[in-house]
Amino acid sequence: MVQFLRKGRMEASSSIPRHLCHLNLLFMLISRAHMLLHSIALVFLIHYRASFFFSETQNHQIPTSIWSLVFAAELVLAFIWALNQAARWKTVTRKVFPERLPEDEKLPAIDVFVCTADPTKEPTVDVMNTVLSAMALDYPPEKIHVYLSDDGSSPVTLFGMREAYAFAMWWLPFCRKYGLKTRCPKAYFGAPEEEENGEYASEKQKIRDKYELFKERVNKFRDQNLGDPSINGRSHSPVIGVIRANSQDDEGQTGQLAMPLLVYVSREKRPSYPHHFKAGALNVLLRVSGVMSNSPYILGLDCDMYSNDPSSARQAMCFHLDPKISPSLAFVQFPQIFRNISENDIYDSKLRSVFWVCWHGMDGLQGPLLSGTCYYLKREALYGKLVQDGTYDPMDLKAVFGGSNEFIKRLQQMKRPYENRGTDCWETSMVLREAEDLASCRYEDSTKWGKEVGFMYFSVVEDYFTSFTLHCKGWASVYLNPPRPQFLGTGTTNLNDLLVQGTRWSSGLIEVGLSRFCPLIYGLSTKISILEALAYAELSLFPLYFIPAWCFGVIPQLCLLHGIPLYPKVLSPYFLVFLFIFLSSTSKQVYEIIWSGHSLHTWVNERRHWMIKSVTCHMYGSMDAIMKKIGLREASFLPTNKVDDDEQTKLYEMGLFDFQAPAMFLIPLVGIVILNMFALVGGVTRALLVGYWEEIVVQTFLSIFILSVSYPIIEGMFLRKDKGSVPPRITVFSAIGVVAVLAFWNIFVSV
Ligand SMILES: O=c1ccn([C@@H]2O[C@H](COP(=O)(O)OP(=O)(O)O[C@H]3O[C@H](CO)[C@@H](O)[C@H](O)[C@H]3O)[C@@H](O)[C@H]2O)c(=O)[nH]1
Ligand SMILES: [Mn+2]
Repeated sequence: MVQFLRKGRMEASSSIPRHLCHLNLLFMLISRAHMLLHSIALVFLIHYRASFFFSETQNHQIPTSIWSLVFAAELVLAFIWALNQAARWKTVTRKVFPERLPEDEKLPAIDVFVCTADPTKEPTVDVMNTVLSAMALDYPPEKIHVYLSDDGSSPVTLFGMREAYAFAMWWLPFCRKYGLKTRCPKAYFGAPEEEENGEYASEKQKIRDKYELFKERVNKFRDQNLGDPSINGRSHSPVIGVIRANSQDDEGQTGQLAMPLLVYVSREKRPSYPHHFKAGALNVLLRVSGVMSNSPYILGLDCDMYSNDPSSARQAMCFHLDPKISPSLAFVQFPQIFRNISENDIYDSKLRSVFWVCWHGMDGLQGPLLSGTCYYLKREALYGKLVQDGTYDPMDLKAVFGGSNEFIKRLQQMKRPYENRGTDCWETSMVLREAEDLASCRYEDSTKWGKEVGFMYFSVVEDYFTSFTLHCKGWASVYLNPPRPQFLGTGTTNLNDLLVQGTRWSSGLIEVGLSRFCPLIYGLSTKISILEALAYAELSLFPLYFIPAWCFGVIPQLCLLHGIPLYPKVLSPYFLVFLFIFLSSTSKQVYEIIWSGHSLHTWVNERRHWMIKSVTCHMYGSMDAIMKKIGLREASFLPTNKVDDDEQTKLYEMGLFDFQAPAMFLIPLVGIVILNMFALVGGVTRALLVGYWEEIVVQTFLSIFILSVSYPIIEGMFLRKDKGSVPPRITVFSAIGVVAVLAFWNIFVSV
């Protein structure tokens, strides 16, 4: 009878869905209506601009070159807007039912990849917190294998891992026993205390002491060894080690409970070999884990992205184990949510439009992008066609994957995903030696790693480009954004980090957009859907925003000073077109902000940072990509700083911009502000004297708008005296620059 019941339940559970997809109908209708109206308005605008060239009574007051420039800027903006609509065509949200998954024995194994690169920028204790949170996932521990890639090859990290493992032997049983939701120890012990007593409270205290001790030991070792000159992050041999219990004492703690496998991987690096940054590190992890645990699924995490909810693995499996979608499903992506962003988010670092709108929109097409972290990826998807087709000829496989027999053997077993790791096979020294070979520089010579298989090397935004190639091969992905953040990371909270990161992203993205892989062209001949390709194209081309941003920040203002009108007269029909375009884009943005549950304040931040980033990182990123293309520069990946700096944090919490950033970032920002001030004062004075208003209303408004959006910069220039204010020399330099531009402009207009 019992058996019968159980059988009945299992049959039922396989027929009821483990996930649901909800179409956001209202959002879709509003978006499509907006697309229609906005496009019609754009057609009128284009007509207005274009008719200038054909009109008999051409306004000779306006130089054709200036008109063309403004027109070009508007066209670029309209083009990117149009591409952007693809990700708003069909927006969905998803829900999962992990309780409907099969029993634990049937769950597939998971390899967790954590990457760290620089122990000075990435505090060891924080990296270990990420590792610990991953080890503590609510999943059968024998099916979790955590690999940490250490690109800095630092003994501090290795020491940290040993200590973390010892602490995990206390931490994991404690998490399981009390079913903790927050399994990142730093977050758990950092949360506000509630009144607790009894066994739980005393055990919590005991574990807290262990955690403090762990922290202390790691930090002490770090202080003693961090600056060690014998460690060279750029040149070192491979080091691979399986981390084990330090002592019998710790071993006793877990009793019969299994512990996840924990492996330290530091690949070989030599200055003469390109190491391809994070993508290179991930490919080494793919190979090393390939000969150790070879799990069919991979959880990718940045070293600062800890697991904030132990159920993410089960949630992801709701999709991966669905026979209907699984065969073509490459990965399940969760959003990147940041733990350290203040209420007013002055640097707009939460990436709202990406994680709250675009990814949901792409999910309605062929799926969201891989976002570098917080994803559950199917290993097979990265192994390309040969493995997918089940080619077992070792010679063919070696031509693609390199000469390791052990690795090839495991590839041939790929089609049997539920197989567990061979008992203790990863312990033999033979496997470790093989792994070191797989982690050596020359292993990838004349193989297809980074080109056809694994994470792609073509661009520094390896996540973007890798998922683009996956979608081109016909793979799909899904996006899951549940109410409780499954992962939490460190967002950028100062201007310098924000702009350095933004420059890297712009450079990597536009590099793809301007190459033969441009999604608009390359996408056509592959299996990617048209709308999905357009959404990818938008992401690879949006750095071109620097063109309209510079034009709108400079040209109308220079013209205003000289009384040259660039826009229609107030209340003329074409004026209404411009007014409509402004209102339509603004109200759509505001609608999306509210729809995604954010406050109106976000709008100001987003507008502000659109300008700030466009005139700095988008421009520098584009220049960087072009210089790389013509061979003047090499690719680079400066990891983002993750160390909390007290003084910076204080400014951030107070909502004040920190202008301690290189002059190359500050001068464009300050220069545009000064120019707009000049233009506003000069232009309005002139209008008062000459007595025309109607033609310059739009230009005057534009300057007022730019200046009000730039308020923090003005404040930093004139009203603040603290360390984070705009250095006076920057203001002086920028002013000199503006005067030079004005002088040049005078000559240009008078000839
Ligand atoms: O040579 C390198 C450089 C970086 N990393 C690691 O890559 C991760 C991401 O680097 P981070 O400095 O945090 O850059 P972000 O700009 O914050 O990262 C975003 O952008 C990257 C692409 O530029 C993606 O890979 C990331 O997942 C995404 O979070 C970190 O764990 C680093 O340790 C390496 O392993 N090797
Ligand atoms: Mn990061």
